[in-house]
Amino acid sequence: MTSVGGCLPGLAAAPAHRVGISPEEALARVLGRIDPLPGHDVPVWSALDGVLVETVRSDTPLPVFDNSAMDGYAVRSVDVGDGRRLRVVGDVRAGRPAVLHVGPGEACRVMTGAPLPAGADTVVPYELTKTSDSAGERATRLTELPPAWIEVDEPVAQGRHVRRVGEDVEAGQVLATAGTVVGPGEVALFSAVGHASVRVSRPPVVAVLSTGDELSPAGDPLAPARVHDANGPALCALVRRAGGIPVEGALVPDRPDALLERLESLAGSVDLVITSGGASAGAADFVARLAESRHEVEALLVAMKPGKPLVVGRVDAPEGRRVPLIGLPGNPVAAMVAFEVFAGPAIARLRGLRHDGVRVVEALAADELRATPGRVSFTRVRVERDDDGQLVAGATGDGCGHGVRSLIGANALAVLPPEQGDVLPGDRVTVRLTKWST
Ligand SMILES: Nc1nc2c(c(=O)[nH]1)N[C@H]1C(S)=C(S)[C@@H](COP(=O)(O)OP(=O)(O)OC[C@H]3O[C@@H](n4cnc5c(N)ncnc54)[C@H](O)[C@@H]3O)O[C@H]1N2
Ligand code: MOO
Repeated sequence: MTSVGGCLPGLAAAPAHRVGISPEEALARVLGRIDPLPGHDVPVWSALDGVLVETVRSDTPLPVFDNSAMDGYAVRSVDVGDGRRLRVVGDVRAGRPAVLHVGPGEACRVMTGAPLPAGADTVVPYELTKTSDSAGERATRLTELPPAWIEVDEPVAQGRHVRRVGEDVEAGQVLATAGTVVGPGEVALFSAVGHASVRVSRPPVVAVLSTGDELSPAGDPLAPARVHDANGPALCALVRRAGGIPVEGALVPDRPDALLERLESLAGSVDLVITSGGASAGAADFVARLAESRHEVEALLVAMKPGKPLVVGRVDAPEGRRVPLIGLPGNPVAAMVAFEVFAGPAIARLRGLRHDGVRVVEALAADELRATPGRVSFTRVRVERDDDGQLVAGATGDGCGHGVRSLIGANALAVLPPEQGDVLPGDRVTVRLTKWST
């Protein structure tokens, strides 16, 4: 910590925190300052993991035309089943128009995906046929040229193995609504109906700033009383997991002018600024003191553990933009938990996601989990299925409140409400799944 003799204009000497805010209320204050980003058109497969900003419809039916689902013969179903000999009038391959007509007592060889010839209503797979080329036995393969005739001695239901126009997708049908994340399935569907591009929100660019005089970049030798910056890299990783593009800012010293200068210059080029450290009431906690600056910022003490101090607001960029700011606490575990509860949903909102992505399940506690009266406790756990298929949540690390080792293997947070006592092994517990560990 650097001792500061006085504050620059616009930064008061002591932060005024709003106390006793519930996590839900704090989240509402975060989200209330965030607007979804506009969309842009991108080639369909490049839209992977993007979020649709508008409803996608199909202009065409799927299939586009009646076609065969099998390699075989297009027939009139009334003509098959009794072994009657049918004259093969032609051969239609996928990609070729069917110019032929199938009349009574006739068949037309068709390949999978070929248009169904007029007159036919059913396709008989070649495996069910005896042909002029199969020496009285059922055919085991297709010959290069179609046979002169076929016989089918078992009935085939009318319409069998015909893919009807529009049976998959109707023209005008909604394929996906705004807020949907584009996955490989959507890429396949949109491409099948002929969309070359879709409109998705651009991924949010998120600046990550670590504040504190005690910080040195990992890799640098540590001077006395210094620690390596864990939050910068960790928060960048979380931003990426949340679908944002992280921009790792330089370490910011505990000096209000340095913090303001850094924030204001970043605000012109990013969609969200996330800081860590300096969020509580220490003498050098200048992120919290932004509440007294010209920027619209408030410092909160949230009733949760870890993750009590939180700074929420917007920074005015010189050219008139206002960029949301989320100031997370400095303790690495607190920063990660607060990211999960506040910054992850904020990024989801910037992306225009329909859901905030929060997934909650019930599990059996494998270990004792300590509650904190009056605060929501978020405890790192690993959730796995036991041999009986039951979800079980075990504490990670040694249970030490701020130990970063507890992050290894943690794939969820046990959520203990403020009024709840300690959880004992075998108790049911609500867990919120994270993407921290696989
Ligand atoms: N008197 C009180 N002191 C503290 C309170 C309180 O209510 N009353 N709250 C505690 C809680 S809870 C937390 S969490 C911390 C958070 O405070 P800050 O957000 O101001 O964080 P700092 O003081 O800057 O740092 C706290 C701790 O974390 C280390 N740190 C910070 N940044 C990083 C980083 N990028 N990488 C690794 N480690 C980091 C820092 O060195 C400190 O040890 O305040 C408590 N105090
Ligand atoms: O609540 Mo602090 O945020 O304990 O780590």
